[in-house]
Amino acid sequence: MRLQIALDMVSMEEALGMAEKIHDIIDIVEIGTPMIIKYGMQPVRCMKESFPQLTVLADTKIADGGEIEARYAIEAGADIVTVLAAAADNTITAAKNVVHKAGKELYVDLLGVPDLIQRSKELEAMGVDYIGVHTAVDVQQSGITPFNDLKKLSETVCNTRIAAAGGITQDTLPLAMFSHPDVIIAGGALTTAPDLRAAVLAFKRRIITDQNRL
Ligand SMILES: O=C(CO)[C@H](O)[C@H](O)COP(=O)(O)O
Repeated sequence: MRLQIALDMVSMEEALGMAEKIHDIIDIVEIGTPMIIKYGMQPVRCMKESFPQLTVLADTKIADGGEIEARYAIEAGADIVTVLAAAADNTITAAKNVVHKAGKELYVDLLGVPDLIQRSKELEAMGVDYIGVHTAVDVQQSGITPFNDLKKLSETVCNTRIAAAGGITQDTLPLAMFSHPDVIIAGGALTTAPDLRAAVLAFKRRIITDQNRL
């Protein structure tokens, strides 16, 4: 299982400073949607140039214009590009074609999709690389978590890597482990920690402990 850190509410300088502290212990660094809205593709470009060995995910959450928007992210150096599952099949396929042509990967975010099971089957048939469940930040405040959706997703797809995001902390992590996700995404739980490196190491230790227990 890989750990992805989501850098959402930070400046470009803070993002690079954070990566400097943890680039050797993190699997994937996500340039979050708020950063992309604020700075465009510049943080993706800077992150990849500064840490070429790091897998950089551009959380573009593409909803339309799959070909052009995925191309912008790929040209900036993204290794993984995200598209919304709620987008049209044409959009997802167009993004997938651009990303795969460059030898990179497409992540589809199930955010807001009512029939997760049906849509996941369709996405798997489309040949995307990752499907992720996601409890939106604005919904997390109501106490909702992504773990039930993750269980459903794990029971639905067989040949596509699965991921979970949305307020995951070191304490709630065991609830995800039963579903054996390929990627766990954590944002605020890590980026607001007083000691980022210690928090990432503790998170990783927790993953290993829980994996060994299962
Ligand atoms: O994509 C996102 C918001 O749309 C976040 O990056 C994702 O939810 C992870 O952050 P957090 O752990 O703080 O919820």
